Amino acid sequence: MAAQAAAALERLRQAAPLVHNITNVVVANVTANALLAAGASPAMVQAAEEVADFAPRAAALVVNIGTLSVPQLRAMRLAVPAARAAGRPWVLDPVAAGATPFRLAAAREMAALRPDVLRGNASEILALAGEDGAASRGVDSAHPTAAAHAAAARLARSTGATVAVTGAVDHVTNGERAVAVANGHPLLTRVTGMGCTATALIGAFLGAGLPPMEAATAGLALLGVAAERAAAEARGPGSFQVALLDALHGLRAADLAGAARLAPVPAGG
Ligand SMILES: Nc1ncnc2c1ncn2[C@@H]1O[C@H](COP(=O)(O)OP(=O)(O)O)[C@@H](O)[C@H]1O
Ligand SMILES: Cc1ncsc1CCOP(=O)(O)O
Ligand SMILES: [Mg+2]
Repeated sequence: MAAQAAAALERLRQAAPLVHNITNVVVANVTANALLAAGASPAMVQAAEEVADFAPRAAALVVNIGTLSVPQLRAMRLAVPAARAAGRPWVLDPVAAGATPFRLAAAREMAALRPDVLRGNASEILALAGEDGAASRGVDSAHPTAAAHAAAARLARSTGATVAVTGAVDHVTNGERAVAVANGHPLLTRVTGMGCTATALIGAFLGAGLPPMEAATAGLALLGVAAERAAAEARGPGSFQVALLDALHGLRAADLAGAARLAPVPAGG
């Protein structure tokens, strides 16, 4: 499985896919830089007047509701069908889905538009799956990933998406099979936008032509292994953020093959 992730990284670097992002104002710069460092080409394009024209020109679309507004939701409603009509894959990040009724309704509406991959933390996946008491306080998870395994499998089956639940150990499932990604570092939780970065990297692998399970697994392995390398030389969150870009840039396919900790696990649910 690690060899598969390494081959995916080679493919990403060869393809250098153009990734269309409709994302939140907190992380736009962070995720654009991560995409560039990994070998993709980011474009943040979110005006309702142009997204339907732009989406087919990109290799993949990333939709992120982190700082959702009515105009941005309008743009998402135009971009997703345009990407799909052109055969472009897309990935959804339901940031803080359970925090307010507006977000939850928007996240559910987007999830029903059949994303290829849906990536969230455990609280977000639980909220989307309609689990009681799952509403989180904000963008950070209040649950361990294992608490959302069954919900992820159900969500995968009901939406047709590959669902990735991230946390200390990531869990990627299409409802029938599942893979655990045991890479990463706690410093990833001390810098904003790292979940959004995971989602954007998955978008890059989708844009490089990888199927959803492989794209999600490779994206999470790449971020996790790069984070381990960055943490080894960081003094705290600030230097970690800079070192992470360097690691995403410098990581070779062979490095990923040697360091990715991927294993099949029960799909659950
Ligand atoms: N405790 C942890 N140890 C190692 N890696 C982690 C930990 N928590 C999260 N990560 C990693 O951080 C990245 C972002 O995931 P997460 O924090 O769940 O997203 P979000 O920022 O959306 O809540 C993922 O690559 C995940 O594997
Ligand atoms: C802090 C914050 N507030 C709204 S969106 C956002 C960024 C969330 O990014 P991530 O989920 O990747 O930590
Ligand atoms: Mg998030």
